Amino acid sequence: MTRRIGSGKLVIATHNAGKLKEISALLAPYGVECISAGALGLPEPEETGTTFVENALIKARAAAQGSGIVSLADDSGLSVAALDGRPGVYTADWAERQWFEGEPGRDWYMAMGKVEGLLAQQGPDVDRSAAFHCTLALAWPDGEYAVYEGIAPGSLTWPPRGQLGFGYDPVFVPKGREQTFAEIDSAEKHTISHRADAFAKLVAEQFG
Ligand SMILES: O=c1nc[nH]c2c1ncn2[C@H]1C[C@H](O)[C@@H](COP(=O)(O)OP(=O)(O)OP(=O)(O)O)O1
Ligand SMILES: [Mg+2]
Repeated sequence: MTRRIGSGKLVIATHNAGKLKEISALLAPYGVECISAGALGLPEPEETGTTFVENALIKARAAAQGSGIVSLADDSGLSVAALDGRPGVYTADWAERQWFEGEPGRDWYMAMGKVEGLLAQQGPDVDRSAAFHCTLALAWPDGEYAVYEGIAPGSLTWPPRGQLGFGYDPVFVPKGREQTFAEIDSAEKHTISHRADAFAKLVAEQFG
């Protein structure tokens, strides 16, 4: 029997504003009091894992230990079939502006262009299928944890389209749709996304 969050406080162990907004919306019906890692001044741990599960656990455990409160982390990314699953766990890293001095920043347009450039090298008939993955990790301060995984299959389009969402949303067309995630409103994204898929499993076990 997995331990349950209950209706108390839950730290959302992310420093990504787009994710925080989506996670808060997905948890809104369940009466948990969400506090962000940023609001608590928790540092961003280094994501040294080589899998989504490892990185999600690193982030959830760091927040649980830093706050003393049960914490939820999301490690996610885009896996492109023709690129052998890249960028995968390095999806955020591909957007880092390494030549920038000082504050690190992310350039999503550059990152989407990098993916597209690698696909284009394989010619016009390249397989454009891709999938977003999301791993949610819950960690309690005493070391107990639970993991839930979700996936959203789809394909990549170019040029980017749409203003909604975050990250690589403007180039990702979920399976069975014509719009990109950045053209689909958030309520609908929450019925088909990788994050929604993982949350359905979390909700079934934690609040079912
Ligand atoms: O629904 C999504 N729509 C578009 N892009 C997405 C999505 N979900 C993940 N992604 C991309 C961007 C994100 O930056 C990266 C995950 O990297 P990841 O390390 O898990 O997140 P992050 O560094 O942005 O925030 P944090 O680690 O503080 O939770 O994959
Ligand atoms: Mg990260």
